[in-house]
Amino acid sequence: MEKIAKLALEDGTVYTGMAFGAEGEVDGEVCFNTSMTGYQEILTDPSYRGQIVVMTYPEIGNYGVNEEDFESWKPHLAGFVVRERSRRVSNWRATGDLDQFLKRFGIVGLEGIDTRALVRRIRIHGAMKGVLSTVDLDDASLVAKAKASPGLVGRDLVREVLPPEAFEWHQPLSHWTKLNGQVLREIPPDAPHVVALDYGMKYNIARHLFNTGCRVTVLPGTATAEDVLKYRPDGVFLSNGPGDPEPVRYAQQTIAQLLGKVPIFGICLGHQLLALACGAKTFKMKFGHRGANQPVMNKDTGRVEITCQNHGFAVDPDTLPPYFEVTHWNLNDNTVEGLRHLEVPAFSVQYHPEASAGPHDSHYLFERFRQLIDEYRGAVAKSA
Ligand SMILES: NC(=O)CC[C@H](N)C(=O)O
Repeated sequence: MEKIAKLALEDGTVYTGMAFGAEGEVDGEVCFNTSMTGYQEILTDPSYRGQIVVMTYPEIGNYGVNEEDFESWKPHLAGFVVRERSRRVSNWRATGDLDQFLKRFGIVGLEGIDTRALVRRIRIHGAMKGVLSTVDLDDASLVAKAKASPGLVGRDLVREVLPPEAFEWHQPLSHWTKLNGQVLREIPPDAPHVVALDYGMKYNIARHLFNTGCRVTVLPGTATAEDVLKYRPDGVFLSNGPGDPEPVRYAQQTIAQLLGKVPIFGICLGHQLLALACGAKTFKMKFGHRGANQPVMNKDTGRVEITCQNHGFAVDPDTLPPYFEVTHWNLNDNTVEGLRHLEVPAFSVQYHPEASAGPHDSHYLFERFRQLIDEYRGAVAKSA
């Protein structure tokens, strides 16, 4: 027998559907993702910590799940909502289905609601707090809990997804990712060394960094500038991560102290933290960008990149210090998508060049980071 589950929003709306995955009750910010595929990568992206994710594509799960498509060691989101989950899985890579996957990791799922109506509500009224439950089915009680839930703003969720300690990264990109026919070279011991500050990093970012031919050491995002510099890095990478970037002050302080000492590249939360470290401000967007089809204008080339995104905060361009250039703009809403520091080697993007899942238009950014590292190494060697 199907079991009932309900999603209540803080504005009093309640959606009733069928439960799948784990049983229980969770609260979170309700947001939507427009990707047609890539649900396993979305489920395991640590940036979704504290969020209940609604998929706009109506059928989810038809190619199952596998042991390769994880973007971290487990799902971090609060809950998962779909119009219809596929009962039948058809893919030779599949090792299980969505229902088993959510049960295995204790994630509550809801299906069979009008996801179009829900997404329209979020688009009109903005992101809202919600409660998803299979145990309490009383509408008034659920709405009260949604209203009382903490939401995302002002909370440091990075601390909840940090790796426990430093480690070296040795995994190349999967053979499924064809990078202009490039194959991974052996990494020589004197290859440049990248320290990746992990605020909830997606695995495919680390794989891309490794594929630029660099040695990669991952440090928890709480590391100080002193901790980072002990590794004698040739480049520092700032990862994606969950929640509001503003309260993640320790990271901003570390970044401020590293600027000018070593080339820096940031993605998503890393991009926001770089801007905050330089005195700019971030703001909460009405409903954010989540999906694999966001058009971004690259100002340097005049070309449009179709990008993978997942963020609900953005950098306010009016607060940027004059030594920042906006290199990329979002063509849907003119929000900032990329920054370049004009005085020290540092740049960042709000979107996800590692894709996973999504288009590969922006892979070049990893090679650009490698170039910056090589230039800086050359410059340092000359001046020594
Ligand atoms: N993917 C990310 O790094 C997201 C950054 C931040 N948590 C936001 O929602 O804007």
